[in-house]
Amino acid sequence: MALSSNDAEAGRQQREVAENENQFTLSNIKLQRLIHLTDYLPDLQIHPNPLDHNPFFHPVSEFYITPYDVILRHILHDLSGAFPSPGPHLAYHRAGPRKQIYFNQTHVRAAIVTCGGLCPGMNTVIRELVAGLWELYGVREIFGIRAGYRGFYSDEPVPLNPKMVREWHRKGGTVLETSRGGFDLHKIVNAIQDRGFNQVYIIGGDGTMRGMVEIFKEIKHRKLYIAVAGLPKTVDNDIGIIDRSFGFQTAVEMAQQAIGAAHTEAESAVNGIGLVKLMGRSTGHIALYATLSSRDVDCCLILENEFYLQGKGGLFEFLDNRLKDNGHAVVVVAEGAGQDIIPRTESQLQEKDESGNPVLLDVGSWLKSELKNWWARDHPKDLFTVKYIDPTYMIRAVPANATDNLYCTLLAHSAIHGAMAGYTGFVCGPINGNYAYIPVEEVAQAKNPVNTKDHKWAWVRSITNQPDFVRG
Ligand SMILES: Nc1ncnc2c1ncn2[C@@H]1O[C@H](COP(=O)(O)OP(=O)(O)O)[C@@H](O)[C@H]1O
Ligand SMILES: O=P(O)(O)OC[C@H]1O[C@](O)(COP(=O)(O)O)[C@@H](O)[C@@H]1O
Ligand SMILES: [Mg+2]
Repeated sequence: MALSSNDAEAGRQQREVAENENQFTLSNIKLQRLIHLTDYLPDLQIHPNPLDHNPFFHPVSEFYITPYDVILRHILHDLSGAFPSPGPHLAYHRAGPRKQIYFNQTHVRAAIVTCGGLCPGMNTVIRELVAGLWELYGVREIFGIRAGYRGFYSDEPVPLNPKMVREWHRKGGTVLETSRGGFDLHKIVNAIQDRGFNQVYIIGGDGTMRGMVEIFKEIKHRKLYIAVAGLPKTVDNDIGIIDRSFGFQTAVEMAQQAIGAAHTEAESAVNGIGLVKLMGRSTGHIALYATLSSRDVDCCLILENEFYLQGKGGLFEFLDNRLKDNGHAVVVVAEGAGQDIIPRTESQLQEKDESGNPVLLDVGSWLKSELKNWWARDHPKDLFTVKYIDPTYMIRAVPANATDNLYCTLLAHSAIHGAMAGYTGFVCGPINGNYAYIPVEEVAQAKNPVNTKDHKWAWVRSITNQPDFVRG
């Protein structure tokens, strides 16, 4: 397809903007710079976007996103001036199709990999990457990498096409399979190079993104014509900057079933306590949102808000009162909560999984036994029951709900458009409801703990009337 002089001029502008992004201080806005393949391969050829001629697309005048379209990170501002925002406002490139692309569709060879734990929607993301590459850009060489990062060098890639993946959004898990560990930078980059992949789509969580930083840096160091795009996956919602992760909402919805069962068990017993443990190694988002969206939870325990059991203002005193008032109580505890007060051996302290993540002790079992001991000590003559429900894998090993499926589709398309436009080392995600491209280094560092100072935690407290666990 021939390139018009207008296209060539717009391409020149795109490069010019990319080169000058660092200096953008327009209206006190700091645009977070993305790496473009032309930063280290300045002679790359520009191609018109094939969407111009796609029979199902009718690009209108504002269809294409330009490098000047940005999304502000923070949308809350204090007009009184009492709390001026420090420094310039951070902004990110808006995701979406670009008028010029830096890949010839017939020369694209794409690889897709899923790493880390499961999350609802992983299969939808894979499906939409395959369908999007195929239908939107006419790509015919699309491969799945099996079982996580190690699959790049230890297994044969699986050729994928839209027919194969058509039903995948209906399945939980990842058909490509996943794993932890197995990150060998040079073997991975050598395999990417040897197999001739020039677009690599990496679906994974915080650990995966830290690995992606290394892969992207090595590819840049070797000056390879390979775009690397990240699609953040975390059922725990422990990745920062983005609004929330796909699959999170589905997991919160699934958690309602466990909370409902715990409530029924507790209500049907004399002095019954229903105890539910919800995932969240390093954040309590699932526990928090599941509590907010249920009306049955009496107390929500997360690692961001330390708690204690005995004495004034402690958990036992609170539950004693609840049992007196209502005859039953439901406690939701996040997986990562209480780890500093559960007794453990030195070897348990050192235990790590294949990816280097600490292996946590089961806070639910520990709490169940502490509750039983407390009751036997303080109320030896009264009936008491604790029913402990651990729905850990049930909330993540399910297909995505409708909202998460839509999210996955927009995420996959955003990644494709970004890679085709020649951006690399970026992660896609919604910021304030709009899809953006974020430098992977930033995503890999950004944690997302529950902010116990903001209104959401105050809502939890007002719904449950639970103690603040501040020793007074
Ligand atoms: N700091 C790191 N550097 C390179 N690779 C990493 C790093 N942390 C994790 N990984 C790799 O990323 C993959 C997934 O990491 P993991 O923590 O298990 O899951 P998630 O990405 O879902 O958080 C694993 O293959 C792991 O080896
Ligand atoms: O048993 P597995 O597969 O290691 O998964 C358990 C872990 O998965 C998590 O959901 C986190 O997984 P990721 O880091 O892969 O997103 C944790 O909350 C939990 O500790
Ligand atoms: Mg993780």
